Amino acid sequence: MAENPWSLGRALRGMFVKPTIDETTWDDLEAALITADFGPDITERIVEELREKVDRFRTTDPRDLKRMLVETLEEHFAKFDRTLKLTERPAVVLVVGVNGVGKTTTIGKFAKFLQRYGRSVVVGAADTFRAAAVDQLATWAERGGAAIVRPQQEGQDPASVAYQTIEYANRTGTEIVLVDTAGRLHTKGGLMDELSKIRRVIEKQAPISEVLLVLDATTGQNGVMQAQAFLEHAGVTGLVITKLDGSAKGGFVLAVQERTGIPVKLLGQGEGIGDLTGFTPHVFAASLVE
Ligand SMILES: Nc1nc2c(ncn2[C@@H]2O[C@H](COP(=O)(O)OP(=O)(O)OP(=O)(O)O)[C@@H](O)[C@H]2O)c(=O)[nH]1
Repeated sequence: MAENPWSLGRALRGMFVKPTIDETTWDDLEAALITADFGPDITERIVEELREKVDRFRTTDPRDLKRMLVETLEEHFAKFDRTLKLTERPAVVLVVGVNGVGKTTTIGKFAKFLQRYGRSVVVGAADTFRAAAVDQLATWAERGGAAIVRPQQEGQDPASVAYQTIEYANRTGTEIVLVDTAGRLHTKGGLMDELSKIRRVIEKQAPISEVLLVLDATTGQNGVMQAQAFLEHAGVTGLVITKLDGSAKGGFVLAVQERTGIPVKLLGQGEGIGDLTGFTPHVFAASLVE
């Protein structure tokens, strides 16, 4: 398996080639997990669980520890239900998050991802305040093979764009609706009111299947703080972690799940249209440790 930038491989390599597990093994493991942004609590729990397993199986072989580490990480990653619930027709997905985390890019990639499964997609440009943002979304929608419903004028009520997008889906039989929303932080109250209004207006026509919060892995725990208002008020059902390719912080995926109690459903690992994948715990755990 190719080594990912967020892999622990390099940090752990020295540990697994030693002849036997010793105290420095545990120190090295702890340091590697902390560096990968697992956070102190989860790091402590994982090290503790591994010490118990190593004792229980009476092994001193670092290769056993490596296998146990993969298993333990997988168990932790898999604690949450990461299935995307997209069975409604249309299935409406609201995409939320602060500016610059990769929302627009993610919507394009997600459209492409859904298209590969044979789904038709329309994108609603409900971030109506910057014409440039709408154009950028249109470019990504086109790349992703999705239709787009744009605001008819700059600054149009975002809720009305969401409404028109669902109307479009109903009229054309489009299966999935992805609604882009604004991420401005300076008017948090206003932003949350806007989101509630979008939700209310959408729910008059169709239930909302998923609310996906996009988080940038390179901002780490700080990014979660920034997104707190969305977590508290937006009814988030899943997380999308972007920019994992530019980060050594694979542990953030687990830290953020445990901290928010919300499953990671998609991973963004590059700037290309094909760089979005589902989150598969055994693959992710294995890639982390390889
Ligand atoms: N390396 C990398 N870059 C990414 C990824 N996702 C997004 N980006 C980059 O992050 C930058 C911001 O992405 P956008 O999609 O414009 O972010 P946004 O949240 O829509 O930003 P606003 O429209 O300003 O709210 C762009 O330069 C993207 O190419 C990713 O998974 N990996």
